[in-house]
Amino acid sequence: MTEGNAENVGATVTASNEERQSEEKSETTIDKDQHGSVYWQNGADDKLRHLDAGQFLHQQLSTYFSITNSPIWMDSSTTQECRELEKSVGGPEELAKITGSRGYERFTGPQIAKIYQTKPELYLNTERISLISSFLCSLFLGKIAPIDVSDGSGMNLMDIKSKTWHQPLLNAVAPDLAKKLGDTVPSYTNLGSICSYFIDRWAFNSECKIIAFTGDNPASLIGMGLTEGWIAVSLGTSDTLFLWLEEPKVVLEGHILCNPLNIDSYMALLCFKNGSLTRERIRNICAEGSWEIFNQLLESTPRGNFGNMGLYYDSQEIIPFLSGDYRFNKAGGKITKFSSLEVEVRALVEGQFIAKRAHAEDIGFEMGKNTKILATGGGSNNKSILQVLSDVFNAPVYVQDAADSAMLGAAYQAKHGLLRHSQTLTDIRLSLPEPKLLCQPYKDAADIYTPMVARYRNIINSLVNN
Ligand SMILES: Nc1ncnc2c1ncn2[C@@H]1O[C@H](COP(=O)(O)OP(=O)(O)O)[C@@H](O)[C@H]1O
Ligand SMILES: O=C(CO)[C@@H](O)[C@H](O)COP(=O)(O)O
Repeated sequence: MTEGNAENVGATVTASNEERQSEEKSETTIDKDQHGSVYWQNGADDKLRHLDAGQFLHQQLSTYFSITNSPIWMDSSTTQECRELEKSVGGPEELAKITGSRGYERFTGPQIAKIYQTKPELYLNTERISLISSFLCSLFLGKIAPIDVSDGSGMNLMDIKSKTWHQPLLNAVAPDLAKKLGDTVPSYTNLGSICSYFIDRWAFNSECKIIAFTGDNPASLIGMGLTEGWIAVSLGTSDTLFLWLEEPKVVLEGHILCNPLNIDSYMALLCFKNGSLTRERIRNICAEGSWEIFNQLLESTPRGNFGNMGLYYDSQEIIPFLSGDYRFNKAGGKITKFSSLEVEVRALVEGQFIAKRAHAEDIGFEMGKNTKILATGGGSNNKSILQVLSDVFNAPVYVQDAADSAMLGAAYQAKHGLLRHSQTLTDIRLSLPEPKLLCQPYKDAADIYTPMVARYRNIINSLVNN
């Protein structure tokens, strides 16, 4: 992966060595980062069907790809392709109506358009295009696997209502794209048996079925078992917010994805690129690289941070489209440095959660007295950070025993895909303990943070417009 400029790619072959997997004796599925794409060379499907169990997978795979550096979700180099895609259907709102999102740089459609425009010969030498999830699925299946509708709705190419590719959008991106993408499937589809490579080389049970693989956020939705009133906040490399939706909405900031569990339902997703890595940067600068010291600093400052506010974007942020660090004092003046490390740490954490609340409200999420937050991801191990989340949203924060909800969701989806004709997901999830209440908002939280959310909106408006 290259950081520092806007282009982010990952080597395709190494990706196959680092997957997280939820494997049971009789069914397997995996969740992976969304939006990244993998380009299979002409003839790759046939080669996949004849994997040699006597050789390492990565050695055999090294010649299967037309493009060796796959674009990943952190890429933000396709602004021009996004605008062109929006224009092709009549504007951003139209694109959002069809696909659930206006044009987003990391989404796969604009990424494919860029590849076609900059490397047409490589595109033409591509037999099929997979998402990272369906790429990994293909390895286990021993042939190129279909894209599931939930991960497929993160591409700016699929009609989220019909769950099929939108031909005018495909035409706007590149020729012959429908053939290269293949048909989509519901996310819980049982795709058949595991291929002989894994049986012969790794002693997988030959009865093991492969359930369609999906993205990490749809998998998290499953793992968290969200119901009405709950909002999920995942504090991973990216920070994401998501909730179950019965009906699709049209949102210009954020995404509506197809639901991985119910083909007629949807999920709303907001993704903030600068999550844990930005928290790590400020921890390293202010707290000697220690979360313990970071938490002491955070807890030694009052809610509202004496009126100071900070916004920190190490990489080009998705919402809002900004980069760099911004610090503001009580009077609203832009400053270059805060007076203490404590203030810096609180400005970072408050700023991150104020942004989440503002943008969640923008997509229509209404905070009420029954709102509950379920936190997950690596950052949810930190109670001091979760207390700020609770205060900013003025809602209780719960956690699950297993903080890695995406992996848990993949495991439940595997079982659901196999048993869904005889058992409901609720039956399947019965063994999962109830989420635990970890933080309650302080009484003054709403009075402090509601005005700060309004202030955040003003700051963002002025930064974006300038
Ligand atoms: N105690 C902690 N406090 C704050 N952040 C933490 C803590 N433990 C882990 N993290 C963060 O969690 C991140 C990894 O989260 P994870 O959900 O595994 O990431 P990914 O989204 O890549 O799957 C790390 O970048 C790390 O900074
Ligand atoms: O782009 C998005 C969602 O739209 C990201 O959430 C990626 O799906 C990967 O996130 P991490 O798991 O690395 O945080």
